[in-house]
Amino acid sequence: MERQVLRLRQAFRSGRSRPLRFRLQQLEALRRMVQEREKEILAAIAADLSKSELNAYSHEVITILGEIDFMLGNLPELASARPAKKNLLTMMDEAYVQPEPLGVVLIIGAWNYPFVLTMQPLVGAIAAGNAAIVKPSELSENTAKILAELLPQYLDQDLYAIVNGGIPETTELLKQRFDHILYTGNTAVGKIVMEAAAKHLTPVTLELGGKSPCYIDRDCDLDVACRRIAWGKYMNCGQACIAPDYILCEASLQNQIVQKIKETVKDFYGENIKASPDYERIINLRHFKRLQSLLKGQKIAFGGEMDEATRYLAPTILTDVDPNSKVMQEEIFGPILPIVSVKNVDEAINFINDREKPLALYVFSRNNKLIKRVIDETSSGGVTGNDVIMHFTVNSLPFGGVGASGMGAYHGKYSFDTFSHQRPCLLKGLKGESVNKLRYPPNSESKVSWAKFFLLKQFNKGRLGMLLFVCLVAVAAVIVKFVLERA
Ligand SMILES: NC(=O)C1=CN([C@@H]2O[C@H](COP(=O)(O)OP(=O)(O)OC[C@H]3O[C@@H](n4cnc5c(N)ncnc54)[C@H](O)[C@@H]3O)[C@@H](O)[C@H]2O)C=CC1
Ligand SMILES: CCCCCCCCCC(=O)O
Repeated sequence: MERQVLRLRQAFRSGRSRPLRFRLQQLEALRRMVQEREKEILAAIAADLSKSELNAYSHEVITILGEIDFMLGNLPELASARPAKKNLLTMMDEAYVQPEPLGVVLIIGAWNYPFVLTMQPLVGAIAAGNAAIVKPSELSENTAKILAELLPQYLDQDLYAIVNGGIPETTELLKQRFDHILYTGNTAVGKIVMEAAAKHLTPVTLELGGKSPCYIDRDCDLDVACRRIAWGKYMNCGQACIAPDYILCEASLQNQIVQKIKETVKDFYGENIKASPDYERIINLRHFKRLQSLLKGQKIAFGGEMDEATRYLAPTILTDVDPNSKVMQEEIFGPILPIVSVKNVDEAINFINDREKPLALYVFSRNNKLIKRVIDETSSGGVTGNDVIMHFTVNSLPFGGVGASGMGAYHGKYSFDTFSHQRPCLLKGLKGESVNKLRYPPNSESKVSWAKFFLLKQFNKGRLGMLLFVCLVAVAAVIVKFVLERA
């Protein structure tokens, strides 16, 4: 491991990854990899998540192609120096912010969107000029394997590497020194990653999870709301970090919601959900059993059927759920949708604020003021009003958590910034020592007062009088010059 990181560091130190042309060429190579090897990539994702290749394409491949296109189109602007505003003491100098690569970065991905969660950060790391090690999840082993096989065929092998393995390999990897770590996964491991990073003072971006609430207002289009919620909740069998975790609504809406989601599920997956190519399976037996245990003692209003052999768990809705029950204590990460009743929006806001800050928050209402109020009075990684998941797809929006749902953000420009240092540069001229004397010792009342004038734009009465006098002399000089020229 140590040797591998050293190899990447040496390649980074050579400066090869920095030129814009090189970064663009590597991003183009990555795009070629996705296009030329699409079949193999789709087959791997499909095998890992019991997913149709069509869904693997629209959930994962499109996202990556879109991200690469964004970077190719915007990188010259993102990577260029931005002039900075100057103060009176530096008026004659050059001040700018130059984004620079951080060095060797580590990207640790989760299994639930194994291609997106590794490749999207990699696009940002390459764009920002870094070397990168990608550690895919061992649970999505087919995607991990295909990435290890394909990436070296398309990208510079000394700058970008895939390391595969489980906890022992990741633990070993985390002992190495990196210049940034972007980790996606659960909160408990997020703490392990942050602790390991602290030993080297390595900054981290933590893309974690949590329980993302979905408030349904009485004044809303329930048909649209239920269709969109069913899509976001049952997509990937509920195994999405930003899936709506539970519904908050007035008790009187519960039965209608159950009925409408039930109808939608039939429209989406047909009478025999098990046979639908659009309905996935739970990743492994451990997660299947965990989800099974969340159903104990609950009122199942819809679904609940399961088959351990194929890890099938039907789209499920629980009603009259006690907020203290187990299903409301941990992130569900499966196709189980609890409904918790609240009296009104005030109670919903309090409910949300009494818990950890979620990764996503969803509000359905015809009343935009109510949606804005919920946004103003709560906190979450991101928000979508009148839909779910979709803020993830807008790459001009930063994607990330807050509080227990994570720190830092990526996607589009935000990925570039995450993997860059914004370096302030000031290039001073060699003249102007008479003004510079103000900051050289020995200090004096008069120097402080001049410093206040230059830096805080504060001037005392005496100085104001003097300034006026100087201005008058300048005006008089211009007039005299004008008169003399005409004479
Ligand atoms: N914020 C976001 O963008 C996303 C967050 N997530 C969150 O991730 C969670 C699901 O993923 P997980 O089951 O955690 O995925 P996982 O089991 O694939 O673990 C994530 C990564 O951490 C590594 N890892 C696991 N245990 C480790 C240990 N003890 N030490 C060092 N590394 C270790 C794994 O090898 C893997 O690469 C959910 O909470 C979900 O909400 C998932 C996807 C996106
Ligand atoms: C329209 C397709 C949207 C795809 C969403 C992919 C979400 C990946 C991250 C996650 O929630 O775990």
